Amino acid sequence: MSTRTRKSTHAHRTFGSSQKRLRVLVDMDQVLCDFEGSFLVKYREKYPEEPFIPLEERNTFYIADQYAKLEPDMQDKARDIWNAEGFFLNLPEIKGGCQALTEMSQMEDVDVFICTSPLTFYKYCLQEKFKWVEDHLGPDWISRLVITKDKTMVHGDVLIDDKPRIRGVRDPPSWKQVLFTAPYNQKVDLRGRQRLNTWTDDCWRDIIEDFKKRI
Ligand SMILES: Nc1ncnc2c1ncn2[C@H]1C[C@H](O)[C@@H](COP(=O)(O)O)O1
Ligand SMILES: [Mg+2]
Repeated sequence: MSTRTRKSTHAHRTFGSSQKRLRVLVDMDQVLCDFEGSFLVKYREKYPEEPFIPLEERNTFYIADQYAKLEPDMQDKARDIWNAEGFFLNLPEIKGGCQALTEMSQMEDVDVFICTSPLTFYKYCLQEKFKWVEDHLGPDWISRLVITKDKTMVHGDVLIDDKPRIRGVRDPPSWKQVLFTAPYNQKVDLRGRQRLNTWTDDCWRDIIEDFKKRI
C-alpha cells in the first residue's frame, strides 16, 4: 500500500464517521509534560547559588516574568534553560496524562488532538515536541499533533489547557477551555470554565462525557 493511501486503524476509525463527534484538544506543556518541574530542577543544577522560586510560589504563567522580578538578568538565565537542546525532549510526563489520552481516544464518538504552542525560539522545541509525542504516545499520534502560535485558530469543542487566558484572532474560539490546574492558575477567575486538577482520577472522563451531552 502506498504512503498516500495508507491509513492507520486509528485514523480510519475516527475520521470515517458522519456522526457528531466531540473534538478534544489537549495542550502539552504543563498538561501532558512537566515544564515547570523540569525547569526548576535544571535551573537549580545550573545556577545553584542563585535565588529561585519554589513551585508553590509560582504566580505568573510565564516563568520569565516572575524571575525578572528577582534580579534583572534572571529572566535570561531562566530562558536559557528551556531554549537548550533536549529540554522539551526530556520533559517528564505529567502523571497519568498519556494513559488518559489513550483512553480518551478510545471513547465512543470522541476525537482527540494534541494542541500546543511552540517557543518563538523554535530551533529545538518543534522537532522535540514531535519526538516527545512519538516516544510517549506512539507514532500514530504524530498525525494528531497540532502546533500553532494561535490556538483560537484551531477548531474543537474542548481545549484542556493550563494557560489562564488564551487569546488569538478568533474571539470567541470554537472550543470551551477546561483549565488544567497549575501553581500559577490556582486563584484565577474561572469565568464559567471547568477545572481539571489531575489525570490520575476519573474526573477527566466525567468532563468529557458531560461535553458529549452538550454538542
Ligand atoms: N509555565 C511556563 N513558563 C514559561 N513558558 C512556558 C510555560 N508553559 C509553557 N511555556 C512556553 C512553552 C510553549 O512554547 C509556550 C506555550 O505553551 P502552551 O502550553 O502551549 O500554552 O510557552
Ligand atoms: Mg500549557
